[in-house]
Amino acid sequence: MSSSQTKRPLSSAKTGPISGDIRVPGDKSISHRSLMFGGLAIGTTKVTGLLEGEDVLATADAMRKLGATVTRDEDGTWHVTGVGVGALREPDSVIDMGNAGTGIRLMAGIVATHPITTFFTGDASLCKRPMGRVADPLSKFGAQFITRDRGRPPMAVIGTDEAKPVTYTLPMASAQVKSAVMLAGLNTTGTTTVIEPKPSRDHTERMLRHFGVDVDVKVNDDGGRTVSLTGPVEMKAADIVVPTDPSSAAFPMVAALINPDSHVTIRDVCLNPLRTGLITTLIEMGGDITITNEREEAGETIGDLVVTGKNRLKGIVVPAERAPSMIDEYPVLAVAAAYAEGETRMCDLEELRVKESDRLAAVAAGLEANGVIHRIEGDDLIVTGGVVPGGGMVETHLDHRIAMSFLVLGLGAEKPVAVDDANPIATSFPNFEKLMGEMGAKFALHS
Ligand SMILES: O=C(O)C1=C[C@@H](OP(=O)(O)O)[C@@H](O)[C@H](O)C1
Ligand SMILES: C=C(OP(=O)(O)O)C(=O)O
Repeated sequence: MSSSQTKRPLSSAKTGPISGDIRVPGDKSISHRSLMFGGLAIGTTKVTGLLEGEDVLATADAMRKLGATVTRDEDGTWHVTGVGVGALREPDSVIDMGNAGTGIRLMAGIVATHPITTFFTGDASLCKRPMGRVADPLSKFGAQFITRDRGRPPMAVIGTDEAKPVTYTLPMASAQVKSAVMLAGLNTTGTTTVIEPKPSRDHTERMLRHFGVDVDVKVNDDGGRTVSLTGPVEMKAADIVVPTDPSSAAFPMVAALINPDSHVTIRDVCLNPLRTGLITTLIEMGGDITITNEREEAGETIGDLVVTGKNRLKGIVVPAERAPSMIDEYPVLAVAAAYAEGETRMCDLEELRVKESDRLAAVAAGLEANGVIHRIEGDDLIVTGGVVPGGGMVETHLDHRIAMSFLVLGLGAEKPVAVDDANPIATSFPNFEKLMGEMGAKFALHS
């Protein structure tokens, strides 16, 4: 996202049933990693189904600046020719990671154990996000970090060529921090270990194996995991077919569930068990969701989702331990809860405060503006469902998920719902308006 871009207000209005057979864009987590790992491997990696959103394009540029060759064919196939672990070159200009937390934090891990200095910056949202969570463990390898404003980007990473292996227990459930440490371990002599008390998405572990790295994963007695690898490693190019993104599928899924008589099929969705918390939750709420055509590709489970609006949703308690498997889906779950019968309690959402916006505050403000009864108790969000009055304007704070969630809220509301800026949607779901519009969603530019 360019922070200087003019805002684009957009509104959505009650649509009635939506229907379609669609593919949402490629998974963002897998797309970032395919470019990063392709750039570290020996040989050329072919990537199909890459998410061509701004976050991932920023990673493509970053890998080019570090020496990888990254190209795109006219048919949308990407090719990444890597330089090999340990052989990244020092970039000759600042790397702008835009809006992408995953991009900057994983890249920090990669460059931390190369003997180069890298300068990162980002948009106004990224420059408010905490980098201490990666700088702390990466400093233990011997890298040095200089950040502005108490650990926020811009950030300089002075990498080390004498990295010492690290054993690190994550203080929060975060796949980004886990991944940053594992990626620093790739060019470190010895065994790097991450202990995660609550399992978070494991695309790094799965994809590293796909590139020939021996990654050891143990399930601990408390349900957490211990992940380790021994470096320095050599990675071999390996083609990637990117499944579609469950975090993007969440929007048409909820739109179908809140509009009776809707019928939507969403194809080739990544169904990694550490990403399916929202599907589990919506089914518990009574949502009619069927998984078909389940299969394995490049180390990931993929399937099609068939969603209808035939059942009215019911409020439930969403347990804290489910949060890592649906961390980006809470804003749109709050929208589903606004239409459900009774109260939905979403527990322990502290991590939402450090996303592209403070999502707990942004969701509460959006619900407030549209007459939805809700309250925050500690880090829990409680929403009481019913008829949604709508009619409010929602501030998106450069946060794509806030923009898309509240546009979905408007699809069933009594009065249109407006968001002050639809531009951030391009970071993760560039064809959101077109795809949803083709299924019957009503969007209009808002003056
Ligand atoms: O590793 C990843 O690809 C991601 C991890 C999550 O962040 P945290 O690690 O901060 O939970 C998630 O919110 C983000 O969208 C993608
Ligand atoms: C939190 C998100 O992404 P990131 O941390 O990569 O900016 C997201 O996409 O919801």
